Amino acid sequence: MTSQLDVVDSWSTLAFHPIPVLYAACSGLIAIALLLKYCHARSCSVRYPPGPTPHPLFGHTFQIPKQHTWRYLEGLGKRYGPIVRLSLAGDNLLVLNDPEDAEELLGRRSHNYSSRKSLIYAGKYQSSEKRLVLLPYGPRLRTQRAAFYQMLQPQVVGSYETIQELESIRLLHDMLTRPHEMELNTKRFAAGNVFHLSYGRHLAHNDEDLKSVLGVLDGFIRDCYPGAHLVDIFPMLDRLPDFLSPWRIAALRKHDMEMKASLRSRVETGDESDCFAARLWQDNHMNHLDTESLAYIAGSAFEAGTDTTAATIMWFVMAMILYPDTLKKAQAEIDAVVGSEGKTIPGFSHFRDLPYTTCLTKEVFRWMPAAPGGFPHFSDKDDTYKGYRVDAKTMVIPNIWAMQHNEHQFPDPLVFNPDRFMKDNDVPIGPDSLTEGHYGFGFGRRICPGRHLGAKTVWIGIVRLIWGFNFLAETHPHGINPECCTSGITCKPERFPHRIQPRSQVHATSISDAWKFSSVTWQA
Ligand code: HEM
Repeated sequence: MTSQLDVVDSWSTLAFHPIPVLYAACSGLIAIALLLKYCHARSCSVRYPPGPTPHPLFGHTFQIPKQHTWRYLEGLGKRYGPIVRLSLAGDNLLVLNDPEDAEELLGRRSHNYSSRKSLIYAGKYQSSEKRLVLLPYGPRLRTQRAAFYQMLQPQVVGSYETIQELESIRLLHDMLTRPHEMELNTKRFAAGNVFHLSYGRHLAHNDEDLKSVLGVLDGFIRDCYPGAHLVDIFPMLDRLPDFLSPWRIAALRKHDMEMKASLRSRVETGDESDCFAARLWQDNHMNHLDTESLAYIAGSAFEAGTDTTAATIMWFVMAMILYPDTLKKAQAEIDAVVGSEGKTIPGFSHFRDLPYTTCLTKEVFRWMPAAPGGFPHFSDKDDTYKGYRVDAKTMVIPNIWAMQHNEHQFPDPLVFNPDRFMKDNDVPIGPDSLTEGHYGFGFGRRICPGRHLGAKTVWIGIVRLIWGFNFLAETHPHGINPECCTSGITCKPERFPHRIQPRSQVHATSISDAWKFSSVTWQA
C-alpha cells in the first residue's frame, strides 16, 4: 500500500522529472500561441472604418482640402459609407455623416465621446485651461456647463425676451439707415444680444465695444485652427524654456488681456444689474468657480454665440433673395396677424401665430448651417462600433452639413423650402421647436448650451426683418451662389450683391419711432 507520504513524494518526483516539465512548458507555449492567435483573429475581425488610402508618412494631411472641408467629407461618405476614418497631422479622425451614428456615439455613448482635443497654445496658456469650449470632459467642464445651464435653460431664456426685442429694433434701424452694411449689422445684432445679456448694457454706439469683441473673437478662432501653432503639432516644443518659446509669452499675454477686459466689463456691470455676469457672481456660492472660470463662462457666450448667430441671419438674407416666394408667404402670414399697414412690429407674443415663419427659421438652420463641419469631439477610451474599431484619442467630427443634406431625410436638400417642416405634427408649437428637426446645434453632452437663446435671437431677427423689408438682388439672382462662402469653424456667405428696402414708408416710420423709443428705454 502506498502511504500518503509516498503519493506526495511521487508527485514531487514527477514534477521535477525533465520529460513532464518539458511537456508542461510546451503546453503552456501552445496555449499562449493559441491565445495570441485568437486575439489577433479578434483584432482582425474588428477592423477600422473605411477611408481613402493614406500617405505612409503624412496620412491624409495633404488630401483634406482646407476650403469647405465638410463638402469633401460628405463626398467621402457617399463613396465609403457614412462612417469614414482619416488621419490628419498624427491624429485619428472619425467622420460621421449620418445623424444616427452621431446620436449613438456622441449621445448614448457620450461618456466616452465628450472631450475636446487639448490645445497647448489656445487651451493651456491662452485660456489657462478654463475656457469652456476647449475643456476636456471632466469635473471642470461639468461645473461650467451647469453654470451655463442655470443661465440659459429654456425657462430662464424666456426672461431675456425684452432684451432680444430691444436689440432687434436696433437691427431694423441699422438695416434701414445702413442697408449696405448688412454683414456688420448682423454681427452687431448677434454680439449686442450676448453683450447686453452678459453685462447688462448695450454695445457702444460708436462700435468701439463691437470692434474689440470681434477682434478678440477672430484672434481666438485663428489660434484654434489646426496647424495654427507648431506646438500643437509637435507638443515636445512645450518643453523648451521661455526664452526659446516666444509663442508662450504671446499666449500668456493674450490671457492677461482677456482677464483685464473681462474684469473691466464686470466692474462696469456691477452687482445690482440683472444680467448673466452679475447672476453668475451672485450664484457662485452654488458653483464655487474661481474668478478666471467665471470670466471665461461669460466670454464663451460671445465666442460661441456671435459668429454663429450672425452667419445664420446672413444666410437668411441670401435665402430671401434666391427664394422670393418664401419671403412673400411669410410676409402674408405676418401681415395677417399684425395687420398689413406696417404700424405694428411683430414680437415674441405672436410666436404661436406664425408657424410658417418659424418653419422658415428652422429651414435657414438646416439649409446653410452656421457650423457645417461641427465642432470635433474627442474620445477617451478604445471602443468598437458597428464592427469597427475606434481608438482612444480619436477626433470625432459630426458632419452637420452632410446630415442636413441627406436626400432621404430632406428631399432636394439644396432647395430652401420651409414647407418641409410644416408636415403634420411637425408644425412648431413653442420656441423649443426651433432647435428640433435639424442638427445645427451639435450633439450629446457638448450640445450648444446657448441653443435656446441663439435660436430665439435668430427668430426675432428674422421675423422682424421679414415684416419690415424686401430683399432684392442687385444683379440677377443667378449671380448669387451659396457655394461662395467662408471656410472655418463657422461658415457665412461671401459678400454678395443685394438691396434691402423697407416695405413701405409706414414700415420705415414705425422702425424709426420704435428706435427713438427704445433708445430712451436704454438710456433710462
Ligand atoms: C444660431 C446660433 C448658434 C448655433 C448655430 C450654435 C451652434 C453650436 C454648435 C454646433 C456647437 C458645438 C456642439 C458640439 O460640440 O457638438 C456649439 C457649442 C457651443 N455654443 Fe453654440 N450655437 C449658437 C449660439 C450660441 C449662443 C447664443 C451661445 C451662448 C450664449 C452659445 C454657446 C455655446 C458654447 C459655450 C458652446 C461650447 C459647448 C461645449 O464645448 O461644451 N452658442 N454651438
